[in-house]
Amino acid sequence: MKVTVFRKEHFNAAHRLHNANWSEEQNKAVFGKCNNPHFHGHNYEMIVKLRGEIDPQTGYVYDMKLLSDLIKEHVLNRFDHKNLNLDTDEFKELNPTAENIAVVIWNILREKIDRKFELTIRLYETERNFVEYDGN
Ligand SMILES: Nc1nc2c(c(=O)[nH]1)N=C([C@H](O)[C@H](O)COP(=O)(O)OP(=O)(O)OP(=O)(O)O)CN2
Ligand SMILES: [Zn+2]
Repeated sequence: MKVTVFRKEHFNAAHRLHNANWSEEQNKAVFGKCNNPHFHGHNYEMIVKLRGEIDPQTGYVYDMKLLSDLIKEHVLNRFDHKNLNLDTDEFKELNPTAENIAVVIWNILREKIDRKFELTIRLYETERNFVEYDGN
């Protein structure tokens, strides 16, 4: 019997959507206001979803405190209150779209969480725009 647990976290970050291989005109045409050279910010909401068996000893699928600590140490400390383009190694070359941020976060957490748990990251960039990545 598998049960899914969710941990919701948030971080604030600035970014600029830009493709260095394109002209300024093409960047403006594709990314519009998100290509603002002076960057802009989002209050990202992130839901980390883990699916697995309930441990009969603890009654937990996964200790939420442990999950929260992992997210804080490896994701929030890295991205919260950062300019994703300028302050992080992950997005120096990679466009910090919601899709790419979700994949980066999934890869970071996948290394820290036992493979017996299925991992999904849902990332809200705005209240209305959100993406999900489960490694497939
Ligand atoms: N597929 C994607 N499309 C867009 C992304 C993205 O990451 N993936 N990102 C953006 C921009 O970052 C932009 O800042 C999003 O903001 P905005 O368009 O203002 O979003 P809202 O939900 O607030 O917009 P409303 O239309 O006013 O609801 C753009 N596209
Ligand atoms: Zn944006």
